[in-house]
Amino acid sequence: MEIISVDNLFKTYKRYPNKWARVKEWITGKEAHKPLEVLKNINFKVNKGESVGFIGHNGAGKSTLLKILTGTTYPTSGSITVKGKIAALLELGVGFHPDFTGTQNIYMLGQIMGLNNSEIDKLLPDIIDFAEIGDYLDDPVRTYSSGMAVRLAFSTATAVRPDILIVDEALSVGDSYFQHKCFSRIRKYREEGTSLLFVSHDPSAVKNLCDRAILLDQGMAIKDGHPDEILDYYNAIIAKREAENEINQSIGHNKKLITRSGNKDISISAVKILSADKQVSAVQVGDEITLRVEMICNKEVNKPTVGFKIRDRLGNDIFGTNTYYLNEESINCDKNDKITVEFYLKANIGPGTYNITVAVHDQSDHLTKNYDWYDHAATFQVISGKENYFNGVSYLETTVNFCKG
Ligand SMILES: Nc1ncnc2c1ncn2[C@@H]1O[C@H](COP(=O)(O)OP(=O)(O)OP(=O)(O)O)[C@@H](O)[C@H]1O
Repeated sequence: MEIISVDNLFKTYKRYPNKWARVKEWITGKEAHKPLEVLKNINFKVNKGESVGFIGHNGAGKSTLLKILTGTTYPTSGSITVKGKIAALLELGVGFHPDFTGTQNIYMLGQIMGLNNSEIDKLLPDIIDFAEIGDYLDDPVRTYSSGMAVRLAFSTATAVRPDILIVDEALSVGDSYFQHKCFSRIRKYREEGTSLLFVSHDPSAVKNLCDRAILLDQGMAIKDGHPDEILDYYNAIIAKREAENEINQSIGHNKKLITRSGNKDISISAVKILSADKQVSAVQVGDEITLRVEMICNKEVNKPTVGFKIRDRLGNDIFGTNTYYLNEESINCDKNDKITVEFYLKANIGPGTYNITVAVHDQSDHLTKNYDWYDHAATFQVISGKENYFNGVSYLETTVNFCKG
């Protein structure tokens, strides 16, 4: 069931060169502003229970879009249909009165959310319990740290399960203990049918909480799809500084969209996983493995860095490193040189399917010079071996000692 529909949405702000220009325009009627188009023809739908992450550079328009959905600001043109009750956690402190105490603000926010005082009375113990800010509840909110303010805002906004929960970066100021609590509540609400719209610069939060992501770039929704694929693409556009740095997405194994980017001064030609000198697609927990990356130089390149990242089936990063961080002296490459880099590691990870991203770039990361970045370059399976039963994603070899007293 469709719960949000956004159609042909545009938003233009007026940008004034200084504060007097606005007054001058008002008095003289002569235009003194420049229009700034921050959202351009946005179209998407969200179903009940779906959770959508919005990602993009600073200034891409994410917050503006969420503000329009919550009615905090209005679109210049286009339409929005929202069916259901929204709870929103937008920029920090929005909605709080700085001189009111925490408790007074709970009542104020509750009323804005459409609750009456006796309903808020009933919810108050749970709100206080969840926020865990102790005696500060009786102090004015202006004395709160940003983390305390977000504790109060989240526990009040989510005291009743909303149909749609909108969270814009706010949780990033909370400490990790509180973030865990918030994520658990968000997950619980999702299971009960709440739709989530979520803005975050933290890729793992988007991967964990969202089943879809929309990439905004300069006010346009340029990609809409599985979070893994959209985040890979976003990672590639972050590095797209040089004109020749192309980004290609193609369907690979398991029908996954594979992102490849870079200027191809060096191209990755093969990625292999070896165990006991044989190429394999499955290894046992704890096996010694070799990750071999074969490359061809299409140009002279000085001391490239080669790196890899292992991800689980949900796209979570399990481990990554590169020759720069490993302090491995790189080599100068001439045109047409073939280079091979081998990484030797133990597969100390839990049973499951993993994929490997491989990259060759300059210095420590791919942001200045990206030669070739290859997501999902190889996939492998980890199966149980002789180790004792364990759970979790990593296999931390453990010894134990019992003692009395
Ligand atoms: N009230 C306003 N008046 C004029 N311009 C604005 C206003 N609010 C936002 N903007 C501009 O709109 C553009 C989009 O801003 P927005 O905050 O939506 O981006 P964002 O993707 O959320 O960025 P960030 O990741 O930095 O939070 C920016 O160029 C910003 O300067």
